[in-house]
Amino acid sequence: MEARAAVPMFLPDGGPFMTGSWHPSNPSSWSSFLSSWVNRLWGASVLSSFLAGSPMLNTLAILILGTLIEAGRRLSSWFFQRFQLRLAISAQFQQGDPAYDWILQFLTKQKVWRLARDFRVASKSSKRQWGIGAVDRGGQEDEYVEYVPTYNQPQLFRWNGYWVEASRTHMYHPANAGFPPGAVTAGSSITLHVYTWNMKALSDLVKHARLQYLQVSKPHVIIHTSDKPSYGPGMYWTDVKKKARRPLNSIILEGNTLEKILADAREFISMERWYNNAGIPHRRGYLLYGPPGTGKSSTIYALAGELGMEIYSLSLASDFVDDNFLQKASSSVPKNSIFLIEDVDCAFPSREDEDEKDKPRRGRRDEYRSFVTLSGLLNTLDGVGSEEGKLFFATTNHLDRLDPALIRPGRIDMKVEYKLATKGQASALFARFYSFKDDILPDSMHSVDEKKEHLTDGEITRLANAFAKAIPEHEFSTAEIQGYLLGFKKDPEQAAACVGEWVVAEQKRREEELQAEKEKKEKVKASKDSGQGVNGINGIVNGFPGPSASFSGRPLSSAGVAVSAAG
Ligand SMILES: Nc1ncnc2c1ncn2[C@@H]1O[C@H](COP(=O)(O)OP(=O)(O)OP(=O)(O)O)[C@@H](O)[C@H]1O
Repeated sequence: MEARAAVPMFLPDGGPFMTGSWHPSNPSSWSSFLSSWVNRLWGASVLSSFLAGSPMLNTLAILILGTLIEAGRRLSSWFFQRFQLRLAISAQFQQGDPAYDWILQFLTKQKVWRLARDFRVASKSSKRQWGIGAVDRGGQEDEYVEYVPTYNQPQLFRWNGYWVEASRTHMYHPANAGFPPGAVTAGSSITLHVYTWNMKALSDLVKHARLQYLQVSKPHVIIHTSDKPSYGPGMYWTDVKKKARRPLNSIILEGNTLEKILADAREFISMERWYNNAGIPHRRGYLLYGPPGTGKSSTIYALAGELGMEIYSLSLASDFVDDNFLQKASSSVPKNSIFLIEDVDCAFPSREDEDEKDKPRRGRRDEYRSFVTLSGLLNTLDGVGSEEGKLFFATTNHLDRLDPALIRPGRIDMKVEYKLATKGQASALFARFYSFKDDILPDSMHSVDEKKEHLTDGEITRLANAFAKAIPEHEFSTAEIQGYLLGFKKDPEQAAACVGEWVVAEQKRREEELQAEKEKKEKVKASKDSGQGVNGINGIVNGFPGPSASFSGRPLSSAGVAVSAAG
């Protein structure tokens, strides 16, 4: 059936519409329509009769109609914008700012995604996403993927009695600006229009979003890192991960070290006004130093969870981090957060680098392990960005490599030494390791052979003491001991029985390693003296056997892998 156009009411009199012969697909209908309007508007009957029936008129008619439609569209959009400006409060949230995450998560909680038609599918990982899990036929959420709405289309929803419109836009930077490959040059922003005159509605919404965000992220510690050079506004922290919050009592340190750091941080946070009145920058620096695997990073993650702070962690060894980047990234760390620099000694040349000073170099990376200079680091620590209630943490395995200027009070206010495990730590680690109940272990570990009756607390203490007796004081890191225990997850008795053998095997492996290292150095020295290249020597050195990989049939390598995974 053919559709006939309705007769517009605004026609002054008869004309082609009224005749019943008019049809939109008929070009002569349009020319008659136009000429009748020209007639009525300007009384130009001569022009009208000249144009009538002319092919030019058809083109002109379409042109004028198109222009009218476009003008109408622009006019209505102009009116809509005025209406929005008058009747709505607008707010923009830029990626890189914490408020952006609050709003993104708020939109997810509001189920605004129900209206979205555009999703980014991401596999679930420790990376933070504010998406929804796909639901399978049984009504269960898929554990592996998450659908993150892109909000590219404006979405209208109701919140607290207000109409709110949310849209997300991408901010691109000029592609030809000569940015290095992989550089972050774009970010997103979310714009909210709250249809009200009441400004309080917006602040209530933001406050609500923030509280909701804190609630949702409570069981986690959020860690922001920087893994790419960034040229977008506020886009220094390009990667976000969430880690399960670690209970403080899972960190086993000597004495009450952890409690001391926590009490100090709490006091600092509560004394903002005092700092301001005294004219002292409200910042506090902590340096945790000691051998690898003794719990420095774990301490910081546990503290962050306890204090409800997010961590902004930067590695000075990254090749895009220079003084300028460090300064900007540091000043974009929000208040009430932890700014962490791990392995801070990377900023300075090591002794080996110093020894190599006079040799010709291929490039700047050979000269220093970082592009950050001591003065750049000191400026950052003293600068505006380091104020405002932030905690600064630095870790190092080499205290002796740090310049005294870096660790003077005011920059580093508390230094904490971490040592290799004592017998007390070994025993506490053992007891904690085996105090978990069966029900939190996966079914696969409940096999008939492995299944043991629960040991009583007294028995665990007895085994823990026997275990600790075999561990020499200050010789193994907590991580190494944990790695060993991971080989006996369900077998505390065996763990206690075999530990002596493990200690002997480890000591032997270390001796061999030391010997290999010594021989390598001697060969390098000999080759230097005889003027030979180092390459030939490398071949020989690489031929040395690696660390002995097992003892008593239990692979040490599996323990090693487990250590890194356990963090
Ligand atoms: N004191 C400790 N208490 C409990 N677990 C520990 C302790 N020390 C190390 N671990 C465990 O060992 C692993 C590595 O620890 P962590 O990364 O905190 O050590 P680190 O001192 O920061 O090492 P690095 O100097 O190499 O960064 C983690 O899985 C952690 O659980």
